[in-house]
Amino acid sequence: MATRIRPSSKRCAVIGGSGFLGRYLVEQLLDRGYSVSVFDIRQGYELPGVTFHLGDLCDKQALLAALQGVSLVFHCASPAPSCDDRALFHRVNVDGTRNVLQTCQEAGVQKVILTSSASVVYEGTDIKDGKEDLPYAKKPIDYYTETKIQQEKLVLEACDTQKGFLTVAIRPHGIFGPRDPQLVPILVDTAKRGKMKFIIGDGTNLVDFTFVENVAHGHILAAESLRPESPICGKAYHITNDEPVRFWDFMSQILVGLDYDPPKYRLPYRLVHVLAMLLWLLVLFLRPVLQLRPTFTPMRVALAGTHHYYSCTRAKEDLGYRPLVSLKDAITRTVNSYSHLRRVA
Ligand SMILES: NC(=O)C1=CN([C@@H]2O[C@H](COP(=O)(O)OP(=O)(O)OC[C@H]3O[C@@H](n4cnc5c(N)ncnc54)[C@H](O)[C@@H]3O)[C@@H](O)[C@H]2O)C=CC1
Ligand SMILES: CC(C)=CCC[C@@H](C)[C@H]1CC[C@H]2C3=C(CC[C@]12C)[C@@]1(C)CCC(=O)C[C@@H]1CC3
Repeated sequence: MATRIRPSSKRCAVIGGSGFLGRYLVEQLLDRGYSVSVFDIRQGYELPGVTFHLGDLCDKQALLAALQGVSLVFHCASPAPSCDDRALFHRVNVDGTRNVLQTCQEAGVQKVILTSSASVVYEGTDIKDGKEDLPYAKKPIDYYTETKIQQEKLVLEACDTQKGFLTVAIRPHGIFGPRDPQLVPILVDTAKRGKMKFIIGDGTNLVDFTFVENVAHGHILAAESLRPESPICGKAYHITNDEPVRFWDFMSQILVGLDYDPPKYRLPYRLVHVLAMLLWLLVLFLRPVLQLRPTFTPMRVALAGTHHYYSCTRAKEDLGYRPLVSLKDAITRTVNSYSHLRRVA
């Protein structure tokens, strides 16, 4: 039998550490003196002081080897929301997370910090200043969210202060920043295809967009506050920029910053939503013969036309959380980092 290395409180692992958020988490952990192992299906970068373990989080043996001597695990791996593969989401986010929890317990890990999502309570209708005690969505907006709900429940239910196995879930919303492979690239691509001309709804709906460094900071505060006697055990925490912004103002600021025209024509929300539903039904009907990926899905229209912003009071009170970077500075830094996507005259 292999000998178990004694866990050290400054040795941690980041599952999904090659990803967008994971890398920021790794960088902040290194700055705070942790030694970091990354477990991921791919190696996204090289960084002095980081050991990479390549493997699938569903593979117990691979994960067990990577968790030797680790006392703290951050789990921020997930298939991308856009992949739309129900079986994959279930395998990784639900079965895989069950494996992560069991393997952590076997390896002697004491703390698990899950990256959940604020969208676990979102059903496509307005949420204003939503608190963590809102019920989970009965009709989640997509397969990704459906499995993020199951994942969060598994992680929070596994918290056992008697056994010294402590868990907490961080629920970020609309993460953005330099190196993000999703939000700005999708937006610029949509603008280049001439599809960013319209504002869905009256343009006043407020949304949280959260700078990635603030999200990473929230995770580390949670890890450092997690002790058997602390009130945070087994709880979920919203981490936002605490500055809800009009969805369409945020999109326009990024677009204008990169020299694209902002959207200016208004379309009624209900009309666009119904059209997106009809288009979606058509896509489903044609799926056996034709694979279409429309820009306007009902889910995207809902995200673009409803309020969805969340209170982070609980994180402020229990974790001492405050955003490190304001929304204004975050947008400037993000725009400056995407100079390669700037419009060419
Ligand atoms: N980006 C956003 O706006 C939000 C993200 N989240 C959550 O934050 C977390 C991180 O998201 P991002 O950094 O944006 O995503 P990302 O796609 O950049 O990073 C995810 C990482 O997980 C890895 N991964 C995927 N399947 C794996 C598997 N089977 N085994 C091991 N590694 C695997 C990927 O290779 C990738 O490096 C995810 O859990 C996501 O659900 C939550 C709310 C908003
Ligand atoms: C706050 C939050 C949950 C953000 C998530 C990020 C993405 C879901 C958005 C990033 C770019 C957005 C976008 C649209 C929908 C939502 C995003 C994909 C549209 C497709 C909405 C309809 C349009 O007019 C075009 C938009 C392009 C950008």
